[in-house]
Amino acid sequence: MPFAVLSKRAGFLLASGRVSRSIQAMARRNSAGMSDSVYGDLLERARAVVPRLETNLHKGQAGRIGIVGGSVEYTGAPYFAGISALRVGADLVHVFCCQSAAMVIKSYSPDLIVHPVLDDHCAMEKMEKWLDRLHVLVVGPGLGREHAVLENVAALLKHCRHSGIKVILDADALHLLTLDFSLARDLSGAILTPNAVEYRRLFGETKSLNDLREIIGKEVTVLEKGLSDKIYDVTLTNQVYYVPPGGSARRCGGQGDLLSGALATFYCWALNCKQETNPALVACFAASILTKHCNEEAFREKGRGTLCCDMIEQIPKIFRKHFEHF
Ligand SMILES: NC(=O)C1=CN([C@@H]2O[C@H](COP(=O)(O)OP(=O)(O)OC[C@H]3O[C@@H](n4cnc5c(N)ncnc54)[C@H](O)[C@@H]3O)[C@@H](O)[C@H]2O)[C@@H](O)CC1
Ligand SMILES: Nc1ncnc2c1ncn2[C@@H]1O[C@H](COP(=O)(O)OP(=O)(O)OP(=O)(O)O)[C@@H](O)[C@H]1O
Repeated sequence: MPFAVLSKRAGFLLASGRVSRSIQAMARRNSAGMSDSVYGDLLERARAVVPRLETNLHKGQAGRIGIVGGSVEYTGAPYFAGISALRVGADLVHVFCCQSAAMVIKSYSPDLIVHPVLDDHCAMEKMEKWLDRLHVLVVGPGLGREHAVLENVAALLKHCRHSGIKVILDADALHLLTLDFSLARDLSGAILTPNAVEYRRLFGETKSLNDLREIIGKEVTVLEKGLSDKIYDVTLTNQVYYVPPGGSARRCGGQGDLLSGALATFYCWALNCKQETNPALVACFAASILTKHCNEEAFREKGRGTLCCDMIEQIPKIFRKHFEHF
């Protein structure tokens, strides 16, 4: 069955509430998609990058993540991303946000370290001393589109290009890229996580890897979110990976933030795992299936009333079931 037809049928099943088993069975038959053996291989590699919980580990060794986002309108998005990174297993999360968002985000969770710097005219100066300690940055959740903030983020991305800090670009950071894609082109190890609309704004109807590579260069991975998440890997394998559809038809806000936070932790681990040759691919796959499983599980309990917080609550259980070492 061609992928477009599969998606349409799967979409119908989701909309009609007959959720995931039949869709996953169809995905296994989908010749354009990911075979069971590729799925199994990626799952095994995802499990292999998860660090063992040893008593001699120091705080921070299992991941120090930065979330760059949070504005007067959007305080939930950086919280969702940050807390998801922690719930997957990162040790420390720093949120770099606008002054107006800082107290609000702190009040959601004492587990997040919050820096009110993003709209400061010395933002880079204030962030710089933290950046080198971080393994991965998620840039964009709840960032907003204020000119001064976007200018600071552009400076941050230039800094990351020089210092080699790995970045995940999501939400409003993708809007920034529509204004100036050179900020991300060939940015080594960067991962872009556009939803359907963001993908169209960035790349139009471009779906072929060769055409995409013309735009992004050879060092950037794209995870296009949708019913079936697509991982465009131009860095090593030169393939598109279709993650099997899953989850429910409930599309509450914040699921992309959960995904980007989870992705940051998996990416940090995969980068740190000497055996893993394609950290971005493995991390994208892991974050994608985790998010879809969390959605499915939360939907089972909360149905139409499912919120992003309900999905985040499911992370430990889903992680233990699919990724934990025993
Ligand atoms: N609680 C919060 O603070 C949240 C804040 N958010 C933030 O809100 C800001 C704006 O994000 P938006 O996503 O609204 O971006 P945009 O303002 O660019 O709007 C994109 C539009 O596309 C629509 N869309 C999304 N997926 C689609 C699909 N598959 N097909 C058709 N239409 C689709 C959305 O409904 C939205 O109207 C970002 O900073 C984001 O991080 C979101 O993450 C949601 C939660
Ligand atoms: N039609 C769909 N059916 C099932 N799952 C979907 C569908 N669209 C997106 N998803 C899943 O939801 C997750 C987030 O994607 P989504 O498109 O909602 O991101 P987003 O718009 O960036 O989210 P946010 O609300 O955080 O900004 C992804 O894991 C994706 O697989």
